[in-house]
Amino acid sequence: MLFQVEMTVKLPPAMPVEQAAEIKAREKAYAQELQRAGKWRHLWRVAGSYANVSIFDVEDNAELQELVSNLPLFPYMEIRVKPLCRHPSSIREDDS
Ligand SMILES: O=C(O)CC1=CCC(=O)O1
Repeated sequence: MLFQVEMTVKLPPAMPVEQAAEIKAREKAYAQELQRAGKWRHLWRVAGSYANVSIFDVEDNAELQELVSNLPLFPYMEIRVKPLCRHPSSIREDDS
């Protein structure tokens, strides 16, 4: 199942720089692990924002919840999820 996931990062302004850097490093490692596993298909920066638009390819809602809630930045993000399905006019073979 494909989901569009929008994540907006809202770190507390008072968070020490070193702590923020450590969380971001763990976030990057986890995100890259999920991309290599084929679970996190696309990761795009929203220009001008500390936000991303991502496409996840997971078994079901429960797997999406598990993966997203394990993100190190999860406590500091607003997350919006939209379920996707194939568009009948799509010519891409790999977007089912
Ligand atoms: O910077 C972001 O948009 C949050 C994030 C998601 C994966 C990652 O490495 O950073």
